[in-house]
Amino acid sequence: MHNEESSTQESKIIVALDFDDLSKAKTLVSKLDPNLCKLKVGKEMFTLFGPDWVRYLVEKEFQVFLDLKFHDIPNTVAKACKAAAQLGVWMVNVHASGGVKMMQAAVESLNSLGGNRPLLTGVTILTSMDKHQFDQIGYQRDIESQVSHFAQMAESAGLDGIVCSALEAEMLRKEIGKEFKLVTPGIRPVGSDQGDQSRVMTPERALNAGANYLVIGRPITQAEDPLSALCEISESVASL
Ligand SMILES: O=c1ccn([C@@H]2O[C@H](COP(=O)(O)O)[C@@H](O)[C@H]2O)c(=O)[nH]1
Repeated sequence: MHNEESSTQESKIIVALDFDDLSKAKTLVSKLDPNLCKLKVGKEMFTLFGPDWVRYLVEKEFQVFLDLKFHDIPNTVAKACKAAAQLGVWMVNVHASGGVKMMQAAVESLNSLGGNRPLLTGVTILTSMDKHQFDQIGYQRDIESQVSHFAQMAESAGLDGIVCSALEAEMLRKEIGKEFKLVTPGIRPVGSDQGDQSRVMTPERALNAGANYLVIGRPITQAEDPLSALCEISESVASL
């Protein structure tokens, strides 16, 4: 079980709930404690089960990252962020490639809600992308420089942080404000299957590199005993 120290600190682990079966997701959630982890709802579960699923998790007092990665014209993204905030979520996100004007519109719509608004993060380069896939898009920079550029755009637009690979965390920590959050998917404990992720790091190394939050899905949700898998990771990073 998790020790007392890890349960009194803010949890840095965000469990990605990517399920197509609501009862399986509920069974897992029933074993979890909001002090042990935060939860992420992404495109699959939101499309299948909608805002009611998000409200269910919020009512159970979990901090929920609604990972819908909005990317549209500024007015549409601003309104989508506001709608997400009204669900009571802890974090929402947009694609940084939507541009500064789009990100500023999202910040303004959340600020208009007053104090208790969700954090807003910008997705940089997806952690599933390797150099080959990245080069196909046609950006002029290399991956690290492009992530750094998106981070600067997001910071100047007033976002609270970005979603990036932990491989970029050390570089970013030298370039951006201390309070700027680095949310890192592509986390793989030693020995776990990489799946479709390319830019991966272990939980311990990611936090040491400067990540604030670790997004972890399949290494926990597909484990034989998801709670044990989560507790093991949680204990391994408790002192970091
Ligand atoms: O760059 C990104 C942005 C978001 N994700 C999301 O995080 C989880 C990762 O799940 P794993 O099972 O641990 O691979 C998933 O929900 C993605 O949609 C990401 O992986 N990379």
